[in-house]
Amino acid sequence: MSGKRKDYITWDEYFMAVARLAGLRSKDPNSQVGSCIVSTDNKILSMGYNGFPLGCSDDEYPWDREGEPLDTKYVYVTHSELNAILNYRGGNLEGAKIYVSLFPCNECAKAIIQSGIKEIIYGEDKYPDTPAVIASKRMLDSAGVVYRKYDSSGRKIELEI
Ligand SMILES: O=c1ccn([C@H]2C[C@H](O)[C@@H](COP(=O)(O)O)O2)c(=O)[nH]1
Ligand SMILES: [Zn+2]
Repeated sequence: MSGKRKDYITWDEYFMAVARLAGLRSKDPNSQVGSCIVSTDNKILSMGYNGFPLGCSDDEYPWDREGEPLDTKYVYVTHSELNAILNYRGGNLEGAKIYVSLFPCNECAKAIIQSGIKEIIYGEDKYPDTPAVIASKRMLDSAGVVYRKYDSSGRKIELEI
């Protein structure tokens, strides 16, 4: 009798892959960020990626990183984590986890804390020395939201779509 498959992906691999897949929808030319919110019993509750708000055209608003603030993406883009929280239609995120490909900024940390999410599993910590990330960690620590770096297995997942 044949046994079960042995090389199935772990929960962490599954949810981080889903977060990164969501990030592939982002039109940001520099950082494509994806999020996946998961319940305590490992059900996917919501997903999101960084992009402009509804009605704000990807072709009209700027994707620049530098220049006058109003000519950069920063003042317009909705972050992946906030989109995932706002996309959730079920009510309460108390106790949930969020998988996100980039360490959350201070604004996302506020939304994560206030939504009741209790754990963050992040991919990259690309901007650790910025005020946004330092403030984020300070608030998360104060609020008791735990965060850990995703421990990559290095496994490659290839999909033909
Ligand atoms: O918590 C975060 C922080 C940033 N983002 C988004 C916002 C931007 O679209 C990019 C960052 O662009 P850089 O060119 O790397 O500065 O990431 C997010 O979704 N969540
Ligand atoms: Zn953010």
